[in-house]
Amino acid sequence: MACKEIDKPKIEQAFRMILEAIGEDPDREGLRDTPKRVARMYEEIFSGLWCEPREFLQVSFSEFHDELVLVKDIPLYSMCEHHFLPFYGKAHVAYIPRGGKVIGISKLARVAEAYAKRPQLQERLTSQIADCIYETLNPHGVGVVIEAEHMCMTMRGIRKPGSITVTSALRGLFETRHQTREELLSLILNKR
Ligand SMILES: Nc1nc2c(ncn2[C@@H]2O[C@H](COP(=O)(O)OP(=O)(O)OP(=O)(O)O)[C@@H](O)[C@H]2O)c(=O)[nH]1
Ligand SMILES: [Zn+2]
Repeated sequence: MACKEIDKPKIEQAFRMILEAIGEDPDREGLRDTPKRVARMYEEIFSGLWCEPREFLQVSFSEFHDELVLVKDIPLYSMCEHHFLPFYGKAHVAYIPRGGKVIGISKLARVAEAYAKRPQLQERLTSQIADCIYETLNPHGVGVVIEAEHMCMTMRGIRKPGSITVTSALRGLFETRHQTREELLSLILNKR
């Protein structure tokens, strides 16, 4: 997929200034290459800004299956846009195909990852994944649940390690049909 480049020299310059501002010596041996490393890391963890997740859903297979498909426990890492600290956990992504077409299951995880690799809010991440799948595939329904721990709530601030934030975004039958929503939630909660 074509991704534009992020401005790594600018990140290097800015990170050097941050090191100076916290009272560090950016030229000491251990830090000399750190601005470059940070720039490469940001390129990786914010690569979703330069991608169009809808492109992952362009290829489908002919298969009649108008029942729930759930990919659960997808590991997820994102960055809180307020503090630029990670939040991480699991995403559960479900849809109900329509019209005899199914999508490759890895593509559901790819969509989740593309939106996660941006400065995010957990609520927005959850609904962006749901809307992308709902609008692109036109399925009977989409359900996305994310459980995550926010480092801005664990290593700083209120400091509550272990607290998990759960968000959901339900579209179509998952939103309107009680039984379908219950089926999704029981499959997510079923720990095998
Ligand atoms: N709704 C939502 N809030 C988030 C998310 N990530 C971080 N936050 C919250 O964003 C808020 C930012 O609040 P501010 O008062 O502006 O910042 P702060 O003084 O650093 O807040 P504290 O974390 O309470 O110390 C905090 O309450 C965070 O917990 C998220 O994904 N969704
Ligand atoms: Zn935060």
